[in-house]
Amino acid sequence: MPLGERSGDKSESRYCGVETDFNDDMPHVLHFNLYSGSFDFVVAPLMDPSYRPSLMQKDVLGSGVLPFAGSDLVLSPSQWSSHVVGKISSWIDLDSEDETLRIDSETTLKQEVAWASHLSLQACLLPAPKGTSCANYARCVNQILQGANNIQLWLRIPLVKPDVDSMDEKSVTLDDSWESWNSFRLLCEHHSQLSVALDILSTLPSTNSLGRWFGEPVRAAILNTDCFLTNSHGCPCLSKRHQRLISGFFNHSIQIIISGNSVHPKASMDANETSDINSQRHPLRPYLDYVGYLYQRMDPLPEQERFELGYRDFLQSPLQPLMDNLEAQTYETFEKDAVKYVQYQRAVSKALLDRVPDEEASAKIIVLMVVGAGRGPLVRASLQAAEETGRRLKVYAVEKNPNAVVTLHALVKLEGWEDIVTIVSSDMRHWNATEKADILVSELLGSFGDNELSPECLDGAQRFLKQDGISIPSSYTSFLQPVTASKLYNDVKAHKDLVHFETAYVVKLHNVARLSPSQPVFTFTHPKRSENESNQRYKKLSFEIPSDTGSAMIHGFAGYFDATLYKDVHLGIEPSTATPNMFSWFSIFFPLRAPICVGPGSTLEVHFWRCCGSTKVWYEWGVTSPSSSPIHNSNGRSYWVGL
Ligand SMILES: C[S@@+](CC[C@H](N)C(=O)[O-])C[C@H]1O[C@@H](n2cnc3c(N)ncnc32)[C@H](O)[C@@H]1O
Repeated sequence: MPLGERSGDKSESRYCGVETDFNDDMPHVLHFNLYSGSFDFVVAPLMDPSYRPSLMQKDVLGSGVLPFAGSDLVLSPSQWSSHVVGKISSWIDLDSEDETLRIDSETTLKQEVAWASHLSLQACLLPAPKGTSCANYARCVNQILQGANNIQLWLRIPLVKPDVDSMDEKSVTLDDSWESWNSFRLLCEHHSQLSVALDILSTLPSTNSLGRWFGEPVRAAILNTDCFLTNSHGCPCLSKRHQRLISGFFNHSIQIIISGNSVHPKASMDANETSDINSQRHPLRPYLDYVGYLYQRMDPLPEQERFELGYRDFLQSPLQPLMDNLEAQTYETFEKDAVKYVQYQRAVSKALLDRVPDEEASAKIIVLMVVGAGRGPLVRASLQAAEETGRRLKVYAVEKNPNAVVTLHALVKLEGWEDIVTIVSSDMRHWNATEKADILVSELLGSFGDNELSPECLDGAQRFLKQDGISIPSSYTSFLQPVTASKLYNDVKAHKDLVHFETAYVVKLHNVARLSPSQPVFTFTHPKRSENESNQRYKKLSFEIPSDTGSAMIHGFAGYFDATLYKDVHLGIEPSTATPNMFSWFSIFFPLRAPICVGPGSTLEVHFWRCCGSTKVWYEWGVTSPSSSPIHNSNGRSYWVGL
C-alpha cells in the first residue's frame, strides 16, 4: 500500500520496501510482508545463504537444481516483477584473497542475477564491496551489465564519511564510502543500469557530503531500525537531520526500505492491539507507519512544480528564436508566465516616471519600441505601465516572425490600439526607423542570458535609440556552477557521439548536486558605450569544493542568468536570487566529455569563451584543474547559435 498520495506526484518514493531473511516459502514471505505488513515490496534473498558452489557440487549441481527459494511458479510474473527485489547473497566477496571464496562468489553472483532476470525482477541489491579494492567485483558486475536485460543492479553503499577534522588525509580518502561507489561505477563506465542503495546509519555525515548523493543514481535508501529514536510514547521516530534526509529522498524518487529487527517492542505490541487481524505481528509495522507519516506530512507540490514534473532532468535543445521562427505553442507557453510581464511592467513604469516629470505627463509623448514583440505581451505590459503612471506612449512593435505579426495585427485591432501602436514586420537589425526611441523594450534572453543572441540583436537596434534612451533590460549576466549530474551525463552519452557532449541543453535540473555556489560569467550592458565593443568574451572561473563535501564527480556545469530590467527591477533564474514563481526559463547544462573527479577542498578551474563569427555565435569550454579536459566545441563544430 503506497505511503500516501501527493497530488500530482507519482514518483517511486511512494512505495516502501522491507528487507527480509531467506525463506524458501516465497508466497509466505510476500503474504506476511505485503498483506500483513502493508509494505509494497520485499528485498529478499533468492538463494539459500548456506549454498557454496564448491561445496555443493555433487549434491546440488549433480541433481541440476540450485537452492533457490521456490520455482518461478510459486509467484505470478507480476508478483515477481512488482513486489520482489532480489537480494544477492551477502557472503560473496569477489575480491577475496581466498581463491575458492572468490570463485564461489563469482559463480553465485552470476547464477543469482541470471535467476532474477529469468523472473523479470526489476532490480537486484548487490552487497556492499568488502575492503578497499573492488576491481574483480566490478569486473563481474560489468560483464553481467553488458548482457543484462532491463534489470537494475543496486549497489549497497553504507552512508559514511568520516569527519575531515578528525582524520588524516589518507584515511579520509579510504573511508569515504562515496569513493568506493565512485571507483566501482568508473570501472563499470557509468553504466546506466548500475545504481546505488544507500545504507542509512544512526549518525549522518555533513550536509555538504550528503548533498553529493542527490546527483548520483540513488534508487533506494535502506533504513535500519537502529537509526530510529524513541518518542515519548515509546514509538520509533527519527532525528531532525534524518527526517530532512528522508524528505530529500522522497523528493528525488528514492525508495525507502526498512531493515533490521524491531527495537521498539512496545510500539509493535500497541500496534497489534489496535490493528486488524491481518496486520498482526509484523514487527516492523511501526517503522513503516512512521515513514508513511513523514511522507504524508510533506507539503503538496506547488502547481508550477507539478507542471514541471515531466521536464525534470530531460535534455532539450535551446531555442534559436533568431534563426528559426517560434511556433504558436511556444508563444503560448511564454505568455502564461504572468510574473515575467509583471516585472517588465514595473520596469517600464519606473522608466516612464524617471523620463517624464509629473508636470509634463499630459503633454509629452514617449516613443517606446518593443523589439522582438512576439504576439504582443510586452506591448500590453508597456501600455499598462503607461496607464498606471499616467504617461503617454507611442509604441512601435518590431517583430521578424511573420506568423507572430499576423497575431499582433489581430491583437491591435481587437484592443483598439491602432492610434498608439505601429507594427513593424522586420528584423530589428535591418529596420530603418523613421524616428528614435526613448525606451527600447526587449526580451531576447536565453537560459544563459546572451545565448539567444540578445547582444547581437540589440546592437542592431541601438541605432534607433536616442542618445540618452533607456534599454529594458539594461544588463544581463550569465552564471555557472559545477554539478554532479549522472543522469544527464548518461543521457548525453547514450547518443554515442561527440556532438552531444559539446552541446548546451535546456533542462529542468532535479537529480543534480550543486557543488559550489554559482559565479558570474559574461555581462552585457545596453545601450553599449561604444559601437566597437566586442561581444566576444572569455572568463576563467575557480570553484572551491568545500572540504566537508568529500570528493565529488563533476559531470558538467549548470548555467543561469540574471537580468537587470531597470534600476532595482530584475528578473532571473540564478538560484540564490531567482524571481519567484517564474517558469519561462529552465537552467542550461554544459556537459563534460569525461567527468572530472575533484578532491575535498580542491579548486576546480574552468574556462568559458563566447566566440562570434560572421554567421554564428558559439561557446567553447574546458577545465584545467585538477586535471585538463579537451576544449569543448572548438570553432563551434558541434553547437552554435545562428545569426
Ligand atoms: C523570446 S521571444 C519573446 C516574445 C515576446 N516579447 C514575449 O515576451 O512573449 C523573442 C521574440 O523576438 C523575436 N526576434 C528575435 N530576434 C529578432 C530580431 N532580430 N528582430 C525582430 N524580432 C526578433 C522572435 O521572433 C520572438 O518573437
